[in-house]
Amino acid sequence: MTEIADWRPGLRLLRSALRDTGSPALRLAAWSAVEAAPALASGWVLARALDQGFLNGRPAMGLAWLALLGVLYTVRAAAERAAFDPLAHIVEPLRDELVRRLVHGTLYAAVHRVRTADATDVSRLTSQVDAVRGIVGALLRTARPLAVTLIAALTGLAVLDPLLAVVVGVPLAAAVAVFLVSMRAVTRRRQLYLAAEEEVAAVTGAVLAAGRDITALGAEERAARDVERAADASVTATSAVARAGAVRTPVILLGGHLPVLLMLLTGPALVQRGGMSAGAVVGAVMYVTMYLIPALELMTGSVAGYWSQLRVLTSRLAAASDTPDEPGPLSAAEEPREGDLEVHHLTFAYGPHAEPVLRELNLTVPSGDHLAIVGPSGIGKSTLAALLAGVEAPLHGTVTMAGQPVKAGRVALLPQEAYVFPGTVADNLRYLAPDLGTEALDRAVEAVGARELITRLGGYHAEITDPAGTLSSGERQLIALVRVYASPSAVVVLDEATSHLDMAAEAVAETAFAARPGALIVIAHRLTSAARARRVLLLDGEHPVLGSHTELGATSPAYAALVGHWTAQAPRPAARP
Ligand SMILES: Nc1ncnc2c1ncn2[C@@H]1O[C@H](COP(=O)(O)OP(=O)(O)OP(=O)(O)O)[C@@H](O)[C@H]1O
Repeated sequence: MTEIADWRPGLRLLRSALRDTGSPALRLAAWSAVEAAPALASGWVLARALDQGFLNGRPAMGLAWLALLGVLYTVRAAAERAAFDPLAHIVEPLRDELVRRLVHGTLYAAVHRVRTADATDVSRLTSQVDAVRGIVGALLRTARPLAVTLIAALTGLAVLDPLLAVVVGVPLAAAVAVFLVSMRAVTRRRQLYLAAEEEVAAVTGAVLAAGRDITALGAEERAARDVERAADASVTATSAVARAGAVRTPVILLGGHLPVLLMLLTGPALVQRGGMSAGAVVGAVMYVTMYLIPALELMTGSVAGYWSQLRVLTSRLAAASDTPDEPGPLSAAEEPREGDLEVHHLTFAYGPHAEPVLRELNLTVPSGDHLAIVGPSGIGKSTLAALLAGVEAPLHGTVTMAGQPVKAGRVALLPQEAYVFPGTVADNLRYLAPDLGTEALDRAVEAVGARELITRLGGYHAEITDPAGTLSSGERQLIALVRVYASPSAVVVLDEATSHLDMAAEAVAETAFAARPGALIVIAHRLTSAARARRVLLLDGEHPVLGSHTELGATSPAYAALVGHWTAQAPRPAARP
């Protein structure tokens, strides 16, 4: 089951995404103060209406006071309407900012760690951003008036009669304290509940997807048990949330109804002794019943719900928009560090009991090298690429550069699926080198052979609004190639990153990378890619072989077979009619 998320990164994300909303926040605060007018004055006005008007034989005076109350409610309605504008100016930019950070985080992960930018992940996260926007909006619409109402009603009560303010204030403070303490448990249980719900969905989804295999293996009972276990856990978590929520009733009784009872019990005696007017007692009861009890109900009900949902959602978004502090998009000012990429006794398996994909591999890729890695499908080429880039960690052995374990950023890994995000062409190209000048960018574009594409897109400042819809896979690859070419990474690993380019375009790009300072490693899927490289590493079973294309062609039957396979697959010239 999912661990309880730490709320602090989520809070930090929210706070920094709301950083530039100072001016609408001030306007919202001002309208809130106006909205609070009836909550501040109503009990006091009602007391005047009774004491000076209705109980004093002057109903006209009483009605005049009540008319004032009517005016205050009208003012509140106008203020509530006016508050929508600053509220929108807080909530809408929040959405944009969160989406921006999310895309940044996802792109970072895609470029540096090959946590593939799965479209469903992105759309799930985007809908979570929408949910956060909705919840922040709802909180600003409910929790904000709630807070001002509480303050205004207590202030009004204190002005009306300080003694009554104490009679109301003490149980109210105790109730709020009990509620805040219980909130922790409620939020925790809500998180467990959400995790349990997700577990049910995951287990059920997996069982349904594997229906045929489960039947074939006769594992129906076990699958049913798994689903049942997840469902039981979800039922337990749901009851726990319900039990934790039960604290709501005693909180409202303590903070709202007990003060009314106390006032009704002590009020008549106080009035008789002349210490307090009847109007003041009725006014105080009005403050409590019209404002404080509804505020408590709101606080313990929907506001608490919004709050815990916000905590859960923002901690997830914080994790997805995370970009590590340390390599960051490398600055163009940093020179590529010269140095050999060294692989010593590298062994790697996907899981503790899995058969190793790579075993005891040794390899040195000197700066300036151009190495092609070839081998049959599934032999471990992509796995080795990920290990060389520091995206996967060795099970045994080391991958080092200049004596240090490799880390993402120093070695750039470009996978087959190129990620282009909505934004300008320049944003996309400069992603790994934000400070890169236009001339250097021009050189990268020319070298990789992307000039025609950039011109067709409308230049560096052109917006790409729908990358998946408007760019072909090959065009996305070209953009990603320029991005990595322009980066300061000392070693570039192209893992089928030119697979959607035609042979001529692939040759231009690979030649450019080979001439770029540093080393180039290409996972080759065509004969031409291997033939261009200075050296070829053939992964084939237990014994990888290293040599030039010509050497391997002459000495390795496995390589000769692979070359034969590639040649058979290569496009033939069209037959003459
Ligand atoms: N994430 C993973 N979890 C478990 N096994 C994996 C994972 N990724 C790859 N493998 C397995 O590791 C082996 C090597 O895979 P890898 O993708 O590195 O091969 P490859 O040579 O790049 O193949 P191809 O040429 O088809 O892309 C394969 O048997 C593959 O099924």
